[in-house]
Amino acid sequence: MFYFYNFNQVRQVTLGAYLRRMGRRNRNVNKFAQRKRERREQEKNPQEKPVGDTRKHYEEIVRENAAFEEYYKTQKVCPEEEWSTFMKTLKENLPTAFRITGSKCEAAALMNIVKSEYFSEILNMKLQVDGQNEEEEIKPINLPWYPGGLAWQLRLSRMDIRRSEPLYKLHNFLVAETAAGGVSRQETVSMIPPVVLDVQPHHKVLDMCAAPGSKTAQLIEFLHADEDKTPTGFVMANDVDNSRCYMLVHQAKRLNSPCILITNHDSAVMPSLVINDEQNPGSTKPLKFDRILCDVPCSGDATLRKNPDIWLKWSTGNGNNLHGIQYRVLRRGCELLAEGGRLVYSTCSFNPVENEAVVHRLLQETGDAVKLVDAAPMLPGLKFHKGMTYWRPASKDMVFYDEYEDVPEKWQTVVRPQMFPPKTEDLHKYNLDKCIRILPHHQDTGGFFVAVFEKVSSLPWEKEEKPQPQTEGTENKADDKKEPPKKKRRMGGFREDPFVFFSGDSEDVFPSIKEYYELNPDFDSTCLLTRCHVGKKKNIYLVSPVVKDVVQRNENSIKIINTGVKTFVRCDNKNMTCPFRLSQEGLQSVLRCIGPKRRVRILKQDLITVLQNDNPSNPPDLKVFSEHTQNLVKDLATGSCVLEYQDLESNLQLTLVGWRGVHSLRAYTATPDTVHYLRLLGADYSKYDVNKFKKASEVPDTEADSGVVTETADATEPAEKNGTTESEAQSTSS
Ligand SMILES: C[S@@+](CC[C@H](N)C(=O)[O-])C[C@H]1O[C@@H](n2cnc3c(N)ncnc32)[C@H](O)[C@@H]1O
Repeated sequence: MFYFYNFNQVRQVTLGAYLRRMGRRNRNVNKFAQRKRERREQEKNPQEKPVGDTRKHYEEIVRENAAFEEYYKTQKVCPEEEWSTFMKTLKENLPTAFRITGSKCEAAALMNIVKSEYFSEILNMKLQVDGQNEEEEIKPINLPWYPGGLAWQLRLSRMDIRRSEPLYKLHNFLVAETAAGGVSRQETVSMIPPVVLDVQPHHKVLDMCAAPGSKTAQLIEFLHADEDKTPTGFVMANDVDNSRCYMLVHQAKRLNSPCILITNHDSAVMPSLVINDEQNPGSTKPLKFDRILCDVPCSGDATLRKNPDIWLKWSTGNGNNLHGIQYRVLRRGCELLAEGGRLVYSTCSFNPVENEAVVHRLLQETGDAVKLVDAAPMLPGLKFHKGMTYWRPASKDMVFYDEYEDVPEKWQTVVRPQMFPPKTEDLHKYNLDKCIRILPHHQDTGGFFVAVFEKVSSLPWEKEEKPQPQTEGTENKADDKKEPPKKKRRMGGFREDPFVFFSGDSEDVFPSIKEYYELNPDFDSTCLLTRCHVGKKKNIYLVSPVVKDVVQRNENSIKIINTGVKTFVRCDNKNMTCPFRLSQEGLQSVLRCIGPKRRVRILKQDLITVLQNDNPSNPPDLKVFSEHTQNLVKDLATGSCVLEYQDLESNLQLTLVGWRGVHSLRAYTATPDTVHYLRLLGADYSKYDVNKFKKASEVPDTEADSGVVTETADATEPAEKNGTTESEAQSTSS
């Protein structure tokens, strides 16, 4: 699922990054080809909003479709007495929803700011309801079922934002904090699947259809629930679409996790992977996941509020055509799931053929090995309908069928036997009512379907497979034991740069890094990697031990697009004895291993001073800092350092990459992060904050909006004097 502005943000940034990788940045883009690409993309993912000019026509779309109404009335997707409310809500614009992310102390501080600075100004404000004369309050609603009370929804559409300055301020806050990773804008119902997946820090998690990655972001946040430790689990985020995988790279980059891998496969035929077998040192075992999210491609008709163009093209054919791939992805998910593991299947479609029919087919094929779980207790306060137990598949000509036998021959390849509901006498076997159906009028959201599965035992066809113990060097042969060795596949159209791990502490550049930052002896240098075999190492990335294991053992069988968080960046500065500076992205992951020599415990006012300096070639002179900070910095050798700040009263802790110059001290943060920290410190950040309300009222809507987003999200660290910047994309394709 995607959200209105953020989708465009992710897309634009990703396109920029893509072009950079292709070495074509700033050259003329073929607009015709670009539009064609976008149209193709839109056809593949109808639930997404197209970019560009098409958006402004949305207000003009007639939000009616007789076939849609007839189909869902026949299916009885909602009780008759709710039908008119259901239809009325479907025609209204979607409210805004967001959640606060980041470390616990930062999230608490940000939550206070949201309530005191932004919500207080709009609390008594009333806005005209779309297309009606009534006015309604914009009441921010805290979503009762979201863990930690971190998610909010408010009746505020895109058009509303331009109507008043406080609303625009809130919008700007959301955009800026999204870029800094402090906030994630995401449609309310789209937040549900990761919540019911119940991810713990030790879980191996697979997100099968992950792009653009709003749910992946949640999975990573849940994985990092214990901030004091690096999770022993990881998230593998996969998507079949290569260009959409870079949206995932962008998401992962925002969250700075060393525990994520991005892969590019058709998840219906996701390869079997192996992992180190801790019980059997030196051996591998099949990689089975503890948690799997199966947020499959769907017709997207439950996103009509956000994507009104679906009114124009809705047909029963869409759901019928998707049933097959949805089932195959789910079935492969169940195969990759560990016994006792949990899988969530979700769609943003109302259609039982894409929902309960897929669930029923899976349950039928897997017998007692897989069962549905009642996830309602994990969602206190959420209104929903139970899963349907009866529905009538239909052909494109809107003829409905009770049994497959009734389907005329010409439709038999489209309306398949597996799409039909269970017989009444078999209903008790499946518990389809444990599925969750959220309709738009339940709590003023989009619609959604969620089914939670638990794998009780191995699948019937898995029982027949005899697991073979594998030893080092025989990895990845599980699926092709009888076949001769295969040629190394060139997977997809792109070849990623390699993932080259450090061989150990003796790796050429490591001793100087270890000495300079006083890395403690248990820091595992073999978890560091670069993306080149030869030449000077430029950026050094860090992954967790389990991610290293997965990459090293499976690199030849899966196409890994990206992994690792940028931790050290080459900086051949003559004033620094080590050729690598720290990177803000990887700081949290490496912080606990850095010794006291390169740490500066800075006072609040001094931190504000470094953050308010927006001219990297003229950093604040040491003389402007407090005596306390001057004393701390006096004996600190020039170069990269950690700036630490702690407010004991509010328990706010901030850690930034800094640079001690010969006569100066500065922060080394990207603009969105700078604004984020100044905001948390209650300091003035106006020099980074253009009054876009005034600006926007002078320019057309689409321009103003995309301008805000692209600018903020694309912001990069200022150039260092030696020319190194933080902005280079990690992953390159050729
Ligand atoms: C509903 S979207 C996923 C939204 C995503 N989970 C999120 O929350 O941002 C479906 C995604 O599935 C991808 N997809 C379609 N067919 C696939 C397949 N066979 N294997 C893997 N991904 C697939 C599409 O490219 C699309 O990005």
